[in-house]
Amino acid sequence: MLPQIVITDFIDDDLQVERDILLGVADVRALNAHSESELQGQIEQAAAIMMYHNLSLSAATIDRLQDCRLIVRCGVGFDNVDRVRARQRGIPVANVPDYGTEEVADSAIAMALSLARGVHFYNQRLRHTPDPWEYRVAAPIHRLRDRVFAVVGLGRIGTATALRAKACGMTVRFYDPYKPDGYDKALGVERVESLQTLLAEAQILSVHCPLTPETHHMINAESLSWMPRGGYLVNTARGAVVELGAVTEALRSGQLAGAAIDVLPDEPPTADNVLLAAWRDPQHPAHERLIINPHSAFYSEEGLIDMRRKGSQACLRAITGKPLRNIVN
Ligand SMILES: NC(=O)C1=CN([C@@H]2O[C@H](COP(=O)(O)OP(=O)(O)OC[C@H]3O[C@@H](n4cnc5c(N)ncnc54)[C@H](O)[C@@H]3O)[C@@H](O)[C@H]2O)C=CC1
Ligand SMILES: O=C(O)C(=O)CO
Repeated sequence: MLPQIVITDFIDDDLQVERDILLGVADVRALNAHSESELQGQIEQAAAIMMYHNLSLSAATIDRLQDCRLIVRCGVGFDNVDRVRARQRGIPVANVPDYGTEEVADSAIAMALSLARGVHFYNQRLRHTPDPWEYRVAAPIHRLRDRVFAVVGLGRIGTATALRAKACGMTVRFYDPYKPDGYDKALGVERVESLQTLLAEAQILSVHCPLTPETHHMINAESLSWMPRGGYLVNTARGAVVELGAVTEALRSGQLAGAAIDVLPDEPPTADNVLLAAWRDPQHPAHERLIINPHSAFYSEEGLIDMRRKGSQACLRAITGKPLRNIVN
């Protein structure tokens, strides 16, 4: 019997990419589950698991695995896997860190430019206001050159976004306590030593750190108050890095002139999501100043194929006893 590779979520089309790599060596099963409870009875015999961002693998689910040699998070962020439990159970967890860096950076800069140039705002006004042919209706628009573009987390995506912001003539500063010295010099960006210093001059803030206990709600009412009034927030990292109530309030008060949010703390969001409520309500000041995307910053057809191919290759290495890569636990 061939070892089983179970794909828990996300892939709902043909399994061509996976089968091309695993044909003859593994029995590939796609569950396309929408909740963790649907995995019960389906994953126990898996020799390797491929998972995306739509589900979490909690300790209870990991405890069901009887002979699993690898869990691959097909994607960068591995905050939805209980890595500690996996380590206790002796199951390595790997991610796929390099399938969509450019896509996320392109999305972040597209969102930043859409906010800062009023593209989204004007489009909304034109659609909904009877006599909207007026360019000075948004928050004042400023020349991008020499604006301060602030990056939290200068990793792969933060770096790619910083380079794009520099190409627009912006001054890029970053806060990343784990980045070794010297990197900033090579990139031509300025390091600052605290989040508060970064935000004190940030006209556009772009978040690119992972979700960890340290970064959970790092962008909150207090940290938003450190920014100059009328700034913009872009979050393509993880929803829970940002406190949504604080963003909604900052948009209402004008502390933020706009926000673009690709990721929410609960995905898909529940009906009572405070930011979605503001975004839907034409009377709310945030209505025209808010861009919300459905966790799509990573998406391109090419990136998806890379992600699936690299995830499948990681499983192949696990079941054929080759050295594993990109282990995160
Ligand atoms: N919206 C989307 O579709 C996607 C979102 N992501 C998110 O983007 C995040 C970043 O991805 P990469 O750049 O590839 O990861 P990376 O690991 O290359 O970079 C993350 C950077 O954040 C820094 N960091 C860690 N803790 C920090 C803290 N407390 N304060 C400031 N910086 C901190 C790290 O030192 C590192 O340089 C992922 O963790 C993931 O959550 C990634 C891919 C797609
Ligand atoms: O790669 C990631 O971390 C994503 O958010 C997309 O799955």
